[in-house]
Amino acid sequence: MADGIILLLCETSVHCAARIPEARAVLDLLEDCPEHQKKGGFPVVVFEGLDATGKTTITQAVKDTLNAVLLRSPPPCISQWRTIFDDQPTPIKRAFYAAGNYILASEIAEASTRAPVIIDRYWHSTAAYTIATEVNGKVQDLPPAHDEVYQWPEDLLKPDLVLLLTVDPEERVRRLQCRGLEKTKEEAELEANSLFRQRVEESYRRMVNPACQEVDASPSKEEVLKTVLQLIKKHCAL
Ligand SMILES: Nc1ncnc2c1ncn2[C@@H]1O[C@H](COP(=O)(O)OP(=O)(O)OP(=O)(O)O)[C@@H](O)[C@H]1O
Ligand SMILES: Nc1ccn([C@@H]2O[C@H](COP(=O)(O)O)[C@@H](O)[C@H]2O)c(=O)n1
Repeated sequence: MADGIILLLCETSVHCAARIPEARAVLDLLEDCPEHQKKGGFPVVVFEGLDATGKTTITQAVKDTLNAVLLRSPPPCISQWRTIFDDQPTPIKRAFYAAGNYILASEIAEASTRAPVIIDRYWHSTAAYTIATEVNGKVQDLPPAHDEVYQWPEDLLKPDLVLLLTVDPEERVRRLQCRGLEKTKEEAELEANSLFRQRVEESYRRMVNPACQEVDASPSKEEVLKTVLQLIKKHCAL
């Protein structure tokens, strides 16, 4: 998988260097990361879900409760180029996020030697949005469950637990309004296109090895935090 990303970014940097010089910078950072990163002794927990499901709120609260390190994908060292890649053709945009996960893996490897690690989005987001964008139409048109597109890449550091936050569409719209940030093109598409939304969520649900544990994030922040902490205690040695 990493080879494929490096190839795509190499092609990007060779053919489009004049147009996207940042591709070279991303590639340099990726090449600096040792391959096959290993997790430290502390648990690594990922939070996934559509926008405005509460990931930022909950990851911050879990970090504070567990004295954990909070990381996010794409990592800060490349996030300054995010808007540039978001405007590129889809394969280039997705390669940027995929590369970001491999760069993040180095940060996870280091941080998990000294504290629990909480992550706001990782591979499952990249995969779920890629699959849902590549396929048009209904959930039934997605690749079948157990297809290899839902597998975790063999060479990417695996988390111990992945929690998928879900809320019903009406509550998510309310939260988007409360959040008050300007919507990205993709967020506008998610809001307007319920089939796209369903394809993203179903793709998350089909991911395996590790699979996502779904958490109903509709209750209050305090209740969601309680549920999430119970799941972390159950599945991870703290
Ligand atoms: N359990 C909750 N109950 C009510 N409101 C909530 C809850 N969790 C989060 N919110 C509110 O919903 C809005 C979106 O939450 P948040 O930014 O945490 O979502 P997010 O999943 O990180 O979104 P994005 O992916 O777009 O960054 C915020 O205004 C937040 O205060
Ligand atoms: N690992 C990731 C992380 C993000 N994405 C893309 O970014 C969009 C949302 O990011 P937020 O910062 O607003 O949470 C998401 O919709 C994906 O398109 C990704 O692909 N992989």
